[in-house]
Amino acid sequence: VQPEAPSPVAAPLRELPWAQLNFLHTTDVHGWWGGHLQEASYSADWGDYVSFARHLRDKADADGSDLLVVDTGDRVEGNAIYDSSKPRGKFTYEIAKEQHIDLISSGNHELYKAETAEGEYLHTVPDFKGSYLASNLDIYSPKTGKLEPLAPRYKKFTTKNQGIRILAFGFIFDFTGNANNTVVQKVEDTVKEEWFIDAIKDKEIDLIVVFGHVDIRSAEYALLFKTLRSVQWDTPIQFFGGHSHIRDYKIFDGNSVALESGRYMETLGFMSIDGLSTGATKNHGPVAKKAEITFARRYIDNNVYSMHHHSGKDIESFPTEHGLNVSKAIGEARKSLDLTHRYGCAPRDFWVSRRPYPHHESIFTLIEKKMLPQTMSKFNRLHSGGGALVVTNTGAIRFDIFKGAFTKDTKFLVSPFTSGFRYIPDVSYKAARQIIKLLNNEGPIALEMMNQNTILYPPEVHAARYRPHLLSSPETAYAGQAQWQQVLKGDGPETFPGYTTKDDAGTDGDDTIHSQIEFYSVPNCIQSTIGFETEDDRLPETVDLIYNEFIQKWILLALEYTGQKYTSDDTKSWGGGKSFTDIMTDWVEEHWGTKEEKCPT
Ligand SMILES: O=c1ccn([C@@H]2O[C@H](COP(=O)(O)O)[C@@H](O)[C@H]2O)c(=O)[nH]1
Repeated sequence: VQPEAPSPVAAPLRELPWAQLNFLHTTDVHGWWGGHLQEASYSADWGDYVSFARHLRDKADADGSDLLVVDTGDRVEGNAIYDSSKPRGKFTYEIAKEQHIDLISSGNHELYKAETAEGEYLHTVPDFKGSYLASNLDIYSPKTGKLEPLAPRYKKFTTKNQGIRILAFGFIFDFTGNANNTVVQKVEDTVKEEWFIDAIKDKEIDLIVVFGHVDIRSAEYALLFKTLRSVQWDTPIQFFGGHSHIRDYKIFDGNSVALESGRYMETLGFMSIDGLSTGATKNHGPVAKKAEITFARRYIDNNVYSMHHHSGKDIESFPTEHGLNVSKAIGEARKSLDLTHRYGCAPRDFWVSRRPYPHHESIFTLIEKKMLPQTMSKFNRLHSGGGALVVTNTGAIRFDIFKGAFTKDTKFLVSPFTSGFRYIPDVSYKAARQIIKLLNNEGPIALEMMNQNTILYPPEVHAARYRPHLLSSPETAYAGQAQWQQVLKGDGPETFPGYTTKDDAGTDGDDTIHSQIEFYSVPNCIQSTIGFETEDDRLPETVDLIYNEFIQKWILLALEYTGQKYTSDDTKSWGGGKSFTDIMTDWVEEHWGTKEEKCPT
């Protein structure tokens, strides 16, 4: 753990369902190598995870079972360790590679920018040679300029102790927002490729593992399941997914399941399978598949209280020398980036989705009503004389603000992306005011976003489209507390708020028994009005339409639906390329800045 991490709180725990083959799974780490330094439940760091995996591997070796470690992408963007270093990612590759990962793939965040994809090619792929798979992802090699698979398409391997013969594929969803140095092949086209058709004919296998940066309830995984089943009618198939930032488990059929393990190093997914056939090993001949295959899952809260318990270690015996060195390297990286530098003190918590929107404790209400108007009314040239509308997407805001110190760390956790603002001057107000509605309604733009597999709101909100139980309704706010989980009462430790996952296997997946936290939906975009009152009779004829450049194509499309044809040539950079990250930080210094040594509690 990092020295400033809060100590985990004792809580009632469920055991790991250890079996013949076991997996540890991370996804959507987004650079949170240092763990959560304001939340005790997720306060373990990548070094602790290195120690934990070592102990579980030793346990597997001792009892003759196997353990495989999987990561399904989006390791970058979302944390100051990645986003504030120059070059971005300076420390990330060195930290990530310290974990022994058996199966690893790319997410969409590895591909948004050309240089990030090159980082994969030059660092992560060679660092995880033999483990990195790219079944539907190519890159124009920075060395030769030629298009080539980012990594091998698939691999077949045999587990160390049991001799389980595994055929593995590593996918990414049908992502369309990648920079032009990579090519993501749609899954529906990949399954028609000769190499894929040949690979899945192999009968000398005991298990197929499909892992990737893909929502486990997506069309892509449904198609892969159907295609595999049409050739391998009863071979067990284990899917690992990601991208939607949630804990989830899907049962495809009696021999096939899928696990998704959350986000931001909050969750270590544990998966186990019993009853698999095996090839011969030095200890035994081939073993036949049992009549019934048993699958089990557990979502481990990423803290050392859970890790000590599940590894059978204590504070003294848990940290390995390797793990300690990794934690030290993370600490040194954090120090060199000066991440504890304080810009101000947040007077209370502001939530991405733990409060309805609008709400005085919603981060979006804070941005819409205060941060953007108070900053932009000062800077904006207000070209049209009548004011401006500013539109930004909610998905650009990645994390909550907690009461207390707002540091360099906080700045990048909340707003890691580099996009600046652009504007179109003199847009008819009648048209401009339609934009927010068009972007947020279930109309033609939502349909087009769906076709392009694009979202503008947080991935957790998107996940709820297929899992409505994830979100509470603002009308019944706080009424549904703990509706799924039996809260334990008795002599043991008390429960406290945290994940209470409901998945295809029920409500007993989380290792830590929590009371429920409510989450609410938020729209695609929010809008601030600058320089005039919408309730006023004297509304402007024209306004400057300012927007986050990341959503430019959707702004132009929405304008087209209002009958106003603009192209990117009509747009201009606003504020000399100042990003929302900068705007927010300046606002925090001005409004929450204090000379006090400590933030008030
Ligand atoms: O530069 C960017 C990149 C992404 N976004 C938004 O992030 C989410 C998607 O996040 P995942 O972690 O890939 O699920 C989505 O809302 C994007 O629109 C962004 O705003 N800016």
